[in-house]
Amino acid sequence: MAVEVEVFEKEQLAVSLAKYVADLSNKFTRERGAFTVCLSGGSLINYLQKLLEDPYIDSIEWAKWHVFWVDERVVPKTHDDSNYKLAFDGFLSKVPIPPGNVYAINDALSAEGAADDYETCVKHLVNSNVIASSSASGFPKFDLMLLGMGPDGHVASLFPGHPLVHENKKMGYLN
Ligand SMILES: O=C(O)[C@H](O)[C@@H](O)[C@H](O)[C@H](O)COP(=O)(O)O
Repeated sequence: MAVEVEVFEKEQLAVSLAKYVADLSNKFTRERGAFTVCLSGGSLINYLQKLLEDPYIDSIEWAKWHVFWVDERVVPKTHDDSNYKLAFDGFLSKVPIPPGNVYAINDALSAEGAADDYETCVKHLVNSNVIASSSASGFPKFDLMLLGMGPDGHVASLFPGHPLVHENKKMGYLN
């Protein structure tokens, strides 16, 4: 599989990312009637700010967006460590995505309970075709996953060398 890598300066990254996300949003809302996006934490939300400006803010079909998290900390949604709070304060509260299309973890559950609950939610959305899935594995195929990488090479909460890197059955897990 050919992989394309582009390198940007910070400001240019925000501009290019906004166009890339808007183009994908148009494509998937037209083709599937939904656009499924996974967010991470870290600096990502800052880089999404251009989507809140012209020409994107009024042209994107926000009502068709469905938002998920690749990783989340088991803290209340109001906690400063919450990736949901980070995204809500900096982005989601400023765009008209229906609240029912924003799939935060259930912070009333234990860590295990929240991971299982998230997996059940994702499976339900795969079964109802909101999330596309791989015909080979049945696994969800999100339209866009926006990931950051930490200095140690971790992506989401998957750390290099950790056994969870090899997990290939569960969709929601604890770390
Ligand atoms: O919850 C988190 O901390 C993130 O999901 C994490 O995986 C992040 O994306 C990377 O650490 C990169 O962070 P920066 O974008 O801040 O470099």
